Amino acid sequence: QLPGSPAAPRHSCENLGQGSFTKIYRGIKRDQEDSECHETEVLLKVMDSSHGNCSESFLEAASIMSQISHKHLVLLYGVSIKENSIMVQEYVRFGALDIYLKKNQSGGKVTASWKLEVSKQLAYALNFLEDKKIVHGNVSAKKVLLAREGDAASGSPPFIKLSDPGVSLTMLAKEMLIDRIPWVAPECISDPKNLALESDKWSFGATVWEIFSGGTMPTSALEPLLKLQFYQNSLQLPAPKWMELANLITQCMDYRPGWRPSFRAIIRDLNSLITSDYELLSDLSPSEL
Ligand SMILES: Nc1cnc(-c2cc(N)nc3[nH]ccc23)cn1
Repeated sequence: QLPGSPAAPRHSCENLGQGSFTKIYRGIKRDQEDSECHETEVLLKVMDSSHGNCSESFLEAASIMSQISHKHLVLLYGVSIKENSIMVQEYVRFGALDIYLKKNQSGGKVTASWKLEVSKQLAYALNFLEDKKIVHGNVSAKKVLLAREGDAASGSPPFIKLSDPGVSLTMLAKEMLIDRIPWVAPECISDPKNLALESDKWSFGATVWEIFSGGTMPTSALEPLLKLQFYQNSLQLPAPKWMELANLITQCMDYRPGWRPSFRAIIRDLNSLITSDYELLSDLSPSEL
């Protein structure tokens, strides 16, 4: 039984879809604090029982996440290890960033400064993990959760939380690793045991590229063999027009792990990027200015 979970759990979970090895539900956690009953919205990640051996890795990730807390890391309430492994984490209202970006490409909500703020917050979360020598291993916009949309008009910034990495990539079959190109670092494709802090920097670069390109990765449509050739030929993602941003992404996505910048340096570079949201005006015709 999860601490604070109802003695006789009533099935009030809404199915939200699934991850690689999990089914995801939205639920309610009820706490009996002395007299009043307190309800919290939670997300339940239920490990498919068929992947028994991965549940160890699933719980390993959960235990690491439960030992640390940071405002830009998703909060873990607990795990249940009965018939299925279940992870209970805070419910983050607007969900995964890749889907949010695809839905909000146009409409002026997602400006350059909005994207820059989200990138900075992701860098803060990863800098916190780097300082603790904790490797995430699965950084992508799919794992960035949006807690607040922010509002350009009132100047309130968005707020993100980095989700748990899920089953470690060292447990994945080769084709699943290839499917994660270009988020997974090249050294992890040749040998997943190369997964290290530097790998998160590569994935961060790919995620920033994804954030600034509206959530679509050009390699996603490629067959696995062509994805693999992207790395074999040491290719880079097409540079965004914003040169300073392109330089940062290229530095993160260096094929030599040791050459990638620390997250402290990445944060410094992000803070030196100046954006005016007037690029929206450049899309307008002169008559609309
Ligand atoms: N820790 C988390 C993770 N995902 C959500 C979430 C939010 C939402 N609006 N739609 C979703 N659809 C699937 C998941 C999800 C919430 N909290």
